[in-house]
Amino acid sequence: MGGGEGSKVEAFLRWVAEMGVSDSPSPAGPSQHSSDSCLGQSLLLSDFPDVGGRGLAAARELRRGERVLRVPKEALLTSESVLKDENLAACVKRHPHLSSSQILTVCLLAEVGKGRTSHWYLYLTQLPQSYNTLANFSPNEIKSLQVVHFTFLVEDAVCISEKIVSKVHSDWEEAVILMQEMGIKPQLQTFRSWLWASGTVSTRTLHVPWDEAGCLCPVGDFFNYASPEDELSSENSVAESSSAVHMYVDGARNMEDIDFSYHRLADGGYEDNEVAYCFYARKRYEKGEQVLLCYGTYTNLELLEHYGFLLNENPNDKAFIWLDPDIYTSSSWPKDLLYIQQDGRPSFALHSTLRLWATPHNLRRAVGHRAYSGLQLSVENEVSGMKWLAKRCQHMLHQLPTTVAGDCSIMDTIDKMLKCTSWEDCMDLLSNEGELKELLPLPVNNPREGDKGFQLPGKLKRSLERFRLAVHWRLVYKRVLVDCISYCAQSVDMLSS
Ligand SMILES: C[S@@+](CC[C@H](N)C(=O)[O-])C[C@H]1O[C@@H](n2cnc3c(N)ncnc32)[C@H](O)[C@@H]1O
Repeated sequence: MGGGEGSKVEAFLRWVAEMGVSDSPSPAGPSQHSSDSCLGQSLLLSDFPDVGGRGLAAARELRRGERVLRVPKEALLTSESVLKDENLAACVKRHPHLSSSQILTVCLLAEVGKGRTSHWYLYLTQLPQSYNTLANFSPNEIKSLQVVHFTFLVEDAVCISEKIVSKVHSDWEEAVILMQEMGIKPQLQTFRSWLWASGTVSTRTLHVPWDEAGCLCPVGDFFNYASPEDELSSENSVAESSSAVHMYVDGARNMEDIDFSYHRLADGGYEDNEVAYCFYARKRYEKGEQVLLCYGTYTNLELLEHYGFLLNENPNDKAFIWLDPDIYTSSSWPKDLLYIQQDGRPSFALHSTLRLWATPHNLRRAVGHRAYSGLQLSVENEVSGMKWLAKRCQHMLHQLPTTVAGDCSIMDTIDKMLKCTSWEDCMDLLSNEGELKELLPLPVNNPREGDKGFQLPGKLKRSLERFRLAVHWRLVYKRVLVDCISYCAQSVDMLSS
């Protein structure tokens, strides 16, 4: 962090401390605090290059369920707080068709437009300059997800991403008139500004009970993400996702509450009696360890959509494959439950569907109750379902334009390019990667070395980061199919022995 950045962070932490934001474990909170920072008693701002970058570390050993941060309502940036300005509120009232997220996005841009006079100026200086959510992906970056048209009934990654890009554009078009009426500066009314502001709302909002769009929570939005513990996520839970972070805590806290709330994935939420957003340690943390927050249950594609990152090991990931129409119709399971889990095993519903599909039509009704209960119907039936599944995964892997090894090599090249110290080195690396060479937005003229040495042009760097995410996503997808083939082969071996 440069000197300027460092002093901005310090000014921000002083400002939030003045507003009563506190990481004090005791309810007395701010009174025990130095006025220089709201952190230091439970948490410290830190850098975690492999898990989210800037984040919060435990300042001491933290017990599971302990309160680690309290952010008073006054510090939250919400539509309600911005629209205390009656003129702005009157403008918004004239546009009742806009969604709460569109309104919060407009409110954020209105605050940015106020510059230093905004109540949240110091908070706004802490926000990232750009995001890697799917809405920011170019057509070529989307194409690199590769998984396309695998089913007529469940949408594929490329199609979902294209819809997200077109939705963010139409959201902006719908909100432009409101921004003009509110007198928001012209440069903040552009699609580019909208992408930034809606990215901020998507990646940083926390759930509040009075507004579906959620709130922007200074310091609380420094927590990086951990998926719910394995034992908390059932293999077939129908995950609800939203752009706001899901958390389920309300009411008073005491030691008896702690285990109960833990089992509800509770690590933070708005508390009426505290008039504040409160955060709790979801497990025991060693001093220095990163304190993580569970934003909700998301597949990797959903994490990319809402937060612009994905996990190598995501217990909630789902790989959808192309299923023949007669497979879909052989059971009444909803289509979105027919997937392969991240460990390579078919989901409960897919397994049950394959058992029914491998049963002759005239016998399906008789065995339906057993299949729907997850029971094996016969050895032959099981073997034919597993053989079909392995063959389909194999077929899908062959259809995809690159292999697991090829994707690993592209990710490696991108990592090296991001660290290049000269343009020539960068071009050398690129010469071996056909796909990247073809799809990257390369500058027309060779970039020159600046005062601080060679730096990749910003546009190219951001595009490389998004390509890396796309390649990583498809790599994880392929690994799931590979694991599924092994799982099927092992099952067939066991059944046949
Ligand atoms: C609420 S912010 C967390 C703080 C953020 N790192 C910062 O510097 O402000 C959420 C963003 O952090 C990053 N992030 C959070 N958890 C992550 C994780 N487990 N792995 C990678 N990136 C993560 C993503 O960019 C995400 O959009």
